Amino acid sequence: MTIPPETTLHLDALSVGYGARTVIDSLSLPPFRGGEITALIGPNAAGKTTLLRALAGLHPARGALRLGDADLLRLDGAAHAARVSYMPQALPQRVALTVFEATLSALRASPSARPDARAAQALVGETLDALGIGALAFRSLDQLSGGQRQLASLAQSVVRRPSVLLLDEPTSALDLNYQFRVMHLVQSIVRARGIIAVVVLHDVALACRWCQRIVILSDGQVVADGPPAEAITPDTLARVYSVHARVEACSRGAVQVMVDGILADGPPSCSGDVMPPRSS
Ligand SMILES: Nc1ncnc2c1ncn2[C@@H]1O[C@H](COP(=O)(O)OP(=O)(O)OP(=O)(O)O)[C@@H](O)[C@H]1O
Repeated sequence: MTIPPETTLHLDALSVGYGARTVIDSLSLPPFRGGEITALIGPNAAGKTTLLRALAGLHPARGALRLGDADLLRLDGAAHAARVSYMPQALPQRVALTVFEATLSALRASPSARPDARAAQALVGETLDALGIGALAFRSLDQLSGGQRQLASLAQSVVRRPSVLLLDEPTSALDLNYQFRVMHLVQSIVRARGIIAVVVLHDVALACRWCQRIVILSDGQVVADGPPAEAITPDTLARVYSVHARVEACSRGAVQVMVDGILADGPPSCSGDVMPPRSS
């Protein structure tokens, strides 16, 4: 079964929760579009992972979720997974599989991509090389560092050639070089294949550098949604993170954020007192 990339992911009045507790309450957003990377940012416990897992079909949701003509909330798990790939925040288990074997089995598990054995092996090799981890191909997952396992996990997500790539903090364990490699690879895939990417990030600078759209979630609600220069403002950062921050353009025009202090007492407000950073 080959599924062509769909160009829009629609989310309308989507609600997600745990038991009686609603975390995402009737969330509607303009569609996510193919060829675009959207950063999903916001404070801890805002509901980012909960939303991503619902988009991935891993957590029940109410409302409407459509990928092109497909009603994702009605698809079975295999049909959903054929279209949408999710890289979890948690690192892969320390199992005794090599990086190559783990990536190959992720590819084989995908109902949408069933190349023959030779093509599958070539695809896995290309994916590992693109991520700069070709040299780790025959190392066992249980012998890798945290950052190396994060890259192996990303390889398992992208090798499946989904229409929608959902990445939960894909750079959290990576050094500056690999952060760049990962975001550059995601950008290349998104542009070349016209797929949709939604990436949870805590690093606002990384989000501004690589993402065309930033959605800020706080307490399950959308606080801002737009291009970096519109979504990231001192006022929004104060409201969402309770920080006093400057937002400036770098010499190349990219949005830069500098946090100068935290707002002393809540509720967060940009007009509140500023607590300067402690000098050490
Ligand atoms: N399995 C669970 N059962 C019950 N409540 C949960 C569960 N997982 C998450 N929650 C709650 O849902 C809310 C949102 O959590 P979620 O993990 O989606 O936040 P997040 O924005 O991804 O946070 P972080 O940035 O810290 O990873 C939190 O209040 C959390 O305690």
